[in-house]
Amino acid sequence: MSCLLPLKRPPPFVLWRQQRRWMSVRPMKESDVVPKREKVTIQTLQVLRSRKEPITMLTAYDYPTALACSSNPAIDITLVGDSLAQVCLGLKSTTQLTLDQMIHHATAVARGTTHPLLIADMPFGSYHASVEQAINNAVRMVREAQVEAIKLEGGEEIVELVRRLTSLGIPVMAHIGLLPQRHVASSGYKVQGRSLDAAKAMMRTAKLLEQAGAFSMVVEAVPKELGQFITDNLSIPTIGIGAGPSTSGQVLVWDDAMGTWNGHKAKFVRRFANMQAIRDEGVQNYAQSVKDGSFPDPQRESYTIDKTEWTRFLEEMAQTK
Ligand SMILES: Nc1nc(=O)c2c([nH]1)NC[C@@H]1CN(c3ccc(C(=O)N[C@@H](CCC(=O)O)C(=O)O)cc3)CN21
Ligand SMILES: CC(C)C(=O)C(=O)O
Ligand SMILES: [Mg+2]
Repeated sequence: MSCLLPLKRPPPFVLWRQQRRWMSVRPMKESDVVPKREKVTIQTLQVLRSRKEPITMLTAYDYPTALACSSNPAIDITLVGDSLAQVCLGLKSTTQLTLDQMIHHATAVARGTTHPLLIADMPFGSYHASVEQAINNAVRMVREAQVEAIKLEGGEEIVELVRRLTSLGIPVMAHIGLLPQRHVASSGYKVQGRSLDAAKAMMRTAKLLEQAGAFSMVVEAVPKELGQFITDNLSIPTIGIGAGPSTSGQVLVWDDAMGTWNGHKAKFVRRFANMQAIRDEGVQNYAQSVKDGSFPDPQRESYTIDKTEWTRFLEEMAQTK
């Protein structure tokens, strides 16, 4: 059994080791996760919408990105998007992401999330087989990963599910327009709602999802005119991604916005930072310093031992040889 409180005072060497270990595995400080603002609620989003103050949503996939979203009071929502399949796990499609993988990541994001409303995508296949199974899986997301709401891609076919989840107190964000989980069925990632019929069908779907109780709706890759029309004809906030400037809010994938994603760059992406350049520079500086022997510095970045202790150590070692 490991002993947290040794009965006898340990020899100095042991104490030193314990202190080092303690410092290197120090649990996160409370100050790492101090809320920058009052918790964002569904009601807060309604207020922002009615004031026409744009809602900001960013994705996060782990503890550090969650802390980054929470570090800025102007971020309203943190989304654990199933885009994590591609940008974080290197998979080809979001359809490969499992519920267990999503819960694993969302749990880490929850640990670093303070004021933003925390939402996660239900992965492909986790809400398809039946309403019962979808409810069980949504409950797992809330209970195990501590997400506050879930997001579901789909139209009329998920209306009943949205109604059930909402009635049980699990808030649902709908997702219409381009549905990445159906990229094979739609023959690729394509802009949606570009014809009279498609636009009419999308507006109808949006209304049905709102009536079923969705508290908000992502609208992805639609003409800006349709993004505005849907926004103006719903009473819940819309969050656009490639849906023009008139939705109630905007969302981007973390790696697209921060410039760390090397894959396809959709038209709607803007890079707000070049983290890749900074990252590559850091890797280069580190590797070069190790290679040229300038890291670590023997004074500033190394430990010392008392001279007499070291002399005795060498003497004793020589004897045991
Ligand atoms: N890095 C990343 N960013 C995302 O926004 C994102 C993911 N990954 N993975 C999951 C889904 C997939 N998404 C995508 C993927 C591709 C396009 C895309 O290529 N769109 C074309 C439209 C072409 C057309 O219809 O004419 C584009 O050029 O913008 C859009 C959204 C959005 N999500
Ligand atoms: C881009 C957002 C809306 C998303 O669904 C994701 O990141 O998976
Ligand atoms: Mg998604």
